[in-house]
Amino acid sequence: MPGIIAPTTAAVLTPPARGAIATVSVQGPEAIALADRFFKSLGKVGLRDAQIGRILVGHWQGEEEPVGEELVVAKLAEDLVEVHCHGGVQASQRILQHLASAGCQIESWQSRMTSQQEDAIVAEAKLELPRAVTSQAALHLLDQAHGALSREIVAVGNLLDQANFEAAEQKLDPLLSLAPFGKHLTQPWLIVIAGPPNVGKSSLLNKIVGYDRAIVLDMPGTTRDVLHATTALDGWPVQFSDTAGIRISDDEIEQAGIAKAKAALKTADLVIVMHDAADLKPDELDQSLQQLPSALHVVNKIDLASDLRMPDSGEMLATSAVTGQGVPQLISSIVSHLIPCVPQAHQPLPFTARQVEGLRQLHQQVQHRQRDEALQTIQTLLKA
Ligand SMILES: Nc1nc2c(ncn2[C@@H]2O[C@H](COP(=O)(O)OP(=O)(O)OP(=O)(O)O)[C@@H](O)[C@H]2O)c(=O)[nH]1
Ligand SMILES: [Mg+2]
Repeated sequence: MPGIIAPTTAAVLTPPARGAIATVSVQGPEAIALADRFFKSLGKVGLRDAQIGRILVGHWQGEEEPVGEELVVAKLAEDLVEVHCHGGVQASQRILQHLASAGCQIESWQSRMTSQQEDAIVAEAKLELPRAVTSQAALHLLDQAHGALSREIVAVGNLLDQANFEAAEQKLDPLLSLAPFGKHLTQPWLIVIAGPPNVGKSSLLNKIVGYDRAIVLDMPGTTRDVLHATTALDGWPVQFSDTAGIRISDDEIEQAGIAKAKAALKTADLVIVMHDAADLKPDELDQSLQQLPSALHVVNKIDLASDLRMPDSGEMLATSAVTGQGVPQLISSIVSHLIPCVPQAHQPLPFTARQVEGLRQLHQQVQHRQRDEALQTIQTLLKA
């Protein structure tokens, strides 16, 4: 029976956008031969004779083309070549066309990433890594790309082999408790700023993000639509939504804005409710604290209130969106509300809905002492 020969494939590894350099990876038994058809080295050594690890400068020239593009080729293995051409879409597409015309299969970077992995979780981490928007988030994903979660799940499997269900459960509990955190390695936490008109919601947003994202006016009802601004707090990705001041209004546009503000509250990971220090009504404050106990309550404009008396009940912060007083404390409070316990470096954690679903199922099976089913779930979780 003839052996199965792996095809030679090419994939663009860089994003299809403006950039200085684009990288085309050619992999498979014919990688060197295929690249060598189009690459003319400027030095004495060609691609076929170059040692592994050599980087060669030369021209990439299609068979019918009089002039080729000057570029760099790296011979990374006997079956792996990287072509570093000019950035943007056209230069890399031209190289792919040449390779395809010579019989090379073209694949996406995602399929290249996943086809190389033995383990589905490691593959998922590599796919999610480019979507990490802060370096803190990227570091945690990198840990999972290096196998932190996969190893932990394998360890659960080993415990199940020994019928040690209690220890397996103890390993699964912290993993599941980190599921809400893991989701935010690629999606920002959503924070909604709400409160009555004119209390300084837009001013606070501008102060936190550091530029004039929202219009600020001394006129109640200024913000109508929900405005978003993305930033990082302590290295964690967050998206703030500034909303229309909530009040009874006859204005149709304002009413629509208020309806949007109320809808935004439902999707928030954290709500900041603002109050005006210069117009503080103890009854309204108490009511607000009771109605939204999990929200962060902020009394703003403290620069205008000389004898401010804060209520005894509930957590309350004091800020001035004009002078910046209290804003660093507010930021610390936001971070500790969103991430009460920051995972340590190299800590295993799930970061996709598929993983969380699989871990929940596994947890139940372990609780019900269903060893065979649990081992099957582990296989599915890790299967590439
Ligand atoms: N002195 C002082 N003025 C503030 C402070 N925060 C906001 N203001 C002023 O209060 C007015 C209203 O501020 P905005 O940020 O537009 O208030 P808002 O809550 O977004 O108002 P709406 O969009 O109408 O709901 C503006 O004149 C701001 O300059 C503060 O901390 N101190
Ligand atoms: Mg506003």
